[in-house]
Amino acid sequence: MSPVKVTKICCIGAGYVGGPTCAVVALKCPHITVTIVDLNQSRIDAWNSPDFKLPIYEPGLEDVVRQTRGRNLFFSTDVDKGIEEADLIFVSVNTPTKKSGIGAGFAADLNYVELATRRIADVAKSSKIVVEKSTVPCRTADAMRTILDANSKPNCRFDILSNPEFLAEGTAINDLLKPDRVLIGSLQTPQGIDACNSLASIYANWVPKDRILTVGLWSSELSKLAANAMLAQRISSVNALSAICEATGANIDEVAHAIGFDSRIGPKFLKASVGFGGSCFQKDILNLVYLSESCHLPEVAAYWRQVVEMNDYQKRRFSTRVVDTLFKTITGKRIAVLGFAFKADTGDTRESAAITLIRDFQQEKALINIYDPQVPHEQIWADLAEASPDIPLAATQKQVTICASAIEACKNAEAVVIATEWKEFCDIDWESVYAHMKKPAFIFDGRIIVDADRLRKIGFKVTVIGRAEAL
Ligand SMILES: NC(=O)C1=CN([C@@H]2O[C@H](COP(=O)(O)OP(=O)(O)OC[C@H]3O[C@@H](n4cnc5c(N)ncnc54)[C@H](O)[C@@H]3O)[C@@H](O)[C@H]2O)C=CC1
Ligand SMILES: O=C(O)[C@H]1O[C@H](OP(=O)(O)OP(=O)(O)OC[C@H]2O[C@@H](n3ccc(=O)[nH]c3=O)[C@H](O)[C@@H]2O)[C@H](O)[C@@H](O)[C@@H]1O
Repeated sequence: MSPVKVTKICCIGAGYVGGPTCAVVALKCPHITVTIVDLNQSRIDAWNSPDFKLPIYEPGLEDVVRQTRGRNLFFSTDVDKGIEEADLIFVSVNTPTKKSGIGAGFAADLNYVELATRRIADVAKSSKIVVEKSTVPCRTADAMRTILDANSKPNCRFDILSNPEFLAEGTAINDLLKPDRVLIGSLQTPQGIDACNSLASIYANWVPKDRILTVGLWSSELSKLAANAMLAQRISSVNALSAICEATGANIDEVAHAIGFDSRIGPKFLKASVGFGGSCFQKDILNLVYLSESCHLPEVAAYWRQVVEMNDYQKRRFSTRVVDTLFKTITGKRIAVLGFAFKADTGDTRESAAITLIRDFQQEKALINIYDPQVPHEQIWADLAEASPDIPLAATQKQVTICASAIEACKNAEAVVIATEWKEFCDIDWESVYAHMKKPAFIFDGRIIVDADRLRKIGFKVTVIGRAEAL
C-alpha cells in the first residue's frame, strides 16, 4: 500500500465551508477536478450563476470562483455522480444543535452527516478516502466507519479522516490561502497513515509542510471543539471585564490593550462586544458541554456552559442599558439598529447578537429601523419571525422597517445602536445624522468603533461597551 494520488475530489455540502474551501483547493491544485455537490438546487444555481451572484458573501471568493469554475471546479446537485467519480470525499454538511430528542439544545444533530455517509456507502463502487470536514463530536468518525464498513461492496475500502476547518467568515479566503495550520486526524494504522498522507499532499500544494499537523482521529475531532471553545472563552472573558469597566470607570479597550501586550496572552480576539454570534461558537461549546456530561464530568460541563451564559448576559445587559439610558422606556421610540450580520464582512446572520437585541426592543414596543449592507431583506424577516414566533409577521412589519442606508435608518430616530462593526459605520456623516434625529440623540456603540469624544462634541449622548457613562 502507498498513499493514493488524488485526482478527483467531491465535496458534499456547498455552504460557507464546503464552497470556499474546495474553491481554494481547485485554485491551488489545477491537476485535481473538484466537484461540490448539494441537495439544495437554489444554492447550486447561485454557485453556477452566469453573473457570479454567489450564495454567500465572502471577500475574495468571487475572484477564486471566476478563476476556477468550469476549469476544474464544478457545482452540481448530482450527489451520486460526484461520489461515484471521486477518490476523496469531503463531508461538509451542517451539524446544527439538536432541537428535539436526546441531548436537545446541546448535542450536535448528526442526521446530515449520517445521511451523507449512507449515500457514500450506497453509491460508491470503488475505494474512497472520506474526510470529515464538518465540526462533529469526538468519535463521530467511528460511527461513519461502522456505517461505511457495514455497507461496502467487495474491493471497496473506506479510510476515514478528520480534517476540521478553522476559517472564519469574512476572512475565509485569506484563512484558506494562509492557514495557521491544517489539522488531519487519522487512525494510526498503515492504511490510516497512507490516507492521511494523501490528503496532506493536496494541502502541500500551497501550505508549508510544518503547518500541516497530523494527529490521531479523536484528538483532531476534539481539537476543533476545543479551539472554538477557547476562542469564545476569550470573548466572554473580555466581555465580563467590560461589565466591571462600566461599573468602575476603567476602559475595556485600554485593559485589553494592556493585557494583550503580554506575549502569553496576545492581542487578538480581545475586542469587547455586544456578544459573540455566528453559527458555530455557541453550537460547538454546547456540544462540548454535552460531551462532558456524557463523560460524567459535570464540573467540566458547567465550566464551558458559563462561556455561553456570559454571552447571553452580555446581550441582555446591553439591551437593558439602552432601555435604562432612554429614561427607562422605549415604547413608541424609534431605534436605528446598524448592522444585522453576526460580524462585519459577511451576510451571515446565524446567532447574530442583533437578532436578540431587536427581539428585546420589540418586546419593549419600540419602533425599529434596521440597516445592514449585506444581509438580504428576506433573511432579516425570517430571522425576526424565528426569534419571536408569538408575534405575527404583519405585526413585526408594522414595528420594524428595513432601510436602504445607515443615514435613512437614523432619520427621526431617538437612538442609534451599532450592532455590527461594518467599516462604513465608522465613516458615517454623523453631523448630518445628528441633524435629522430627535433630541436628545443617543448612540449606543456595541462594537467600540466610533470616536465617542467627537460624537459628544456634535451633541450626541454616547454609550460605549466597556466604558462608564461620560459625566
Ligand atoms: N460557517 C463557518 O464559518 C464554519 C463552519 N464549520 C462547520 O462546517 C460545517 C458546515 O457548515 P456551513 O458550511 O456553515 O453549513 P451550511 O449550512 O452553510 O452548508 C451545509 C450544506 O450542506 C448541504 N447538505 C446537507 N446534507 C446534505 C446531503 N446529505 N447531501 C448533500 N448536501 C447536503 C446543505 O444543503 C447545505 O447547503 C458545520 O459542521 C460547521 O460547524 C467549520 C468551520 C467554519
Ligand atoms: O468553526 C467556526 O465556525 C469558526 O468560528 C469562528 O469564526 P467565525 O464565527 O466565522 O467568526 P469570528 O471572527 O470568530 O467571530 C465570531 C463572533 O465573535 C465576535 N468577536 C470576535 C472577536 C473579538 O475579539 N470579539 C468579538 O466579539 C464576532 O463579532 C462574531 O460575532 C472561528 O474564529 C473560526 O476559527 C472557526 O472556524
